[in-house]
Amino acid sequence: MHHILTLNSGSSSIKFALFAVNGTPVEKVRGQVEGLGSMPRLKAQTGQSVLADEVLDEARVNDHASGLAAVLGFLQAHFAADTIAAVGHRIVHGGPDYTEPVVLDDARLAELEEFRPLAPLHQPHNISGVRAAKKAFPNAVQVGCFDTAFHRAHPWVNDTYALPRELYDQGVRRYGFHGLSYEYVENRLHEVAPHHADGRVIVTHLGNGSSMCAIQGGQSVGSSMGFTALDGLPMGTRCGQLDPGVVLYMMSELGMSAEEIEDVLYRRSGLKGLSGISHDMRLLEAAGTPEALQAIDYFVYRIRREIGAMIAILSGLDALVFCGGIGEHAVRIRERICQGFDWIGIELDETRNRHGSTVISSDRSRVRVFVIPTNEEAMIASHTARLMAEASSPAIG
Ligand SMILES: Nc1ncnc2c1ncn2[C@@H]1O[C@H](COP(=O)(O)OP(=O)(O)O)[C@@H](O)[C@H]1O
Ligand SMILES: CC(=O)OP(=O)(O)O
Ligand SMILES: [Mg+2]
Repeated sequence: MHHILTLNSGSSSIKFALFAVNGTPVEKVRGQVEGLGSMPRLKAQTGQSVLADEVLDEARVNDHASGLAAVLGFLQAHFAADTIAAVGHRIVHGGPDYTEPVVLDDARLAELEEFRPLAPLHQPHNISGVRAAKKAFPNAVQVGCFDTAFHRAHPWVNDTYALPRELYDQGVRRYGFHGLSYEYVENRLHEVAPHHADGRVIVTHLGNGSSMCAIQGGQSVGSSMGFTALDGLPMGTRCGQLDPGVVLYMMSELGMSAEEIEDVLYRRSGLKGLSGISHDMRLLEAAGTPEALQAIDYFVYRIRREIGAMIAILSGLDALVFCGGIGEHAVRIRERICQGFDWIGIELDETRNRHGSTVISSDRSRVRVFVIPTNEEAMIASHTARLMAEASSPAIG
């Protein structure tokens, strides 16, 4: 039996999963290293049974590289390396040209490495994940699946900034991210509510990184993230939409270096910056301090603002979908986001919302509201399996 391993280095965790492939990939094991930088923990499960749940030594596992080594060590101890035929990687930035998954060779890796400055919380870890997986599983094919690919066919007005043309030509464009998550959720929506999936859909991915996507006919037509994964909604530690004048002011008046500004915008802003407590929504909801409440107020406010903008892009709305750690679990946040949208036809059902049912709107609600747990790993495995099948089938014609 062949397996596909998937690796997904997010900003706050490394998620992995192992799929058996015999046609459609079937998930066998999933796990993650979380708490990188504070209490690192490795968890793995197969179905409902726990395979591993261990607190890792903070002195040994303190960054993405050592977190990844812990993941690979766990996998090598439990699964024979030669059964892993392919490793599918989430690569956050694919720039303008990577519009679909590809087999990663050295030339492509070098090209993708150039996008490091455009995704400093992700791209370096994605690339070193590929290098580490190559070493651990030298006979496996390495496949890259891009967060940006889902948005590449979006309309030009969503692709550009109003900057001089030459900057667009040099690649300064709006790319949009979380594409693997949007693709998965859109596919699931087709299964649970095909009629709505064909209509005007907004998907809100609210995790440690948060973004939104307007989808029509299965195609991304608007997204909140831009050139980098900083733009749009406020996030765990990222600022979201910002007047570029603030960056100029930091440079010229506050004398901050590019590194210092990067640190503020990517690591010290968002929920963490506003609350002064944490990037973690659970801790903010529990803390209830005035600053934590304001951080949550700002988060909800910006999401509601973006929903308004996307309704305008779509000329209406048929389905609103929540996903990501916050979108899937934070009952009160979902309720607050939906409040006051009765004019567009959104009415939540309190009981359904509290239970996190798939449909959380009332039967009267004109817009259907869904909670669909995202699964970037399943999307990566499916792309990887397809690429492997294409590679092994004889060319036609
Ligand atoms: N029950 C919950 N209530 C509120 N927030 C939650 C809950 N469970 C998880 N979260 C939040 O989800 C976020 C992490 O989302 P996730 O999608 O797992 O992150 P990542 O972007 O690293 O993949 C954190 O802010 C966490 O607090
Ligand atoms: C693109 C992005 O923000 O990803 P994540 O949510 O995994 O940090
Ligand atoms: Mg994520």
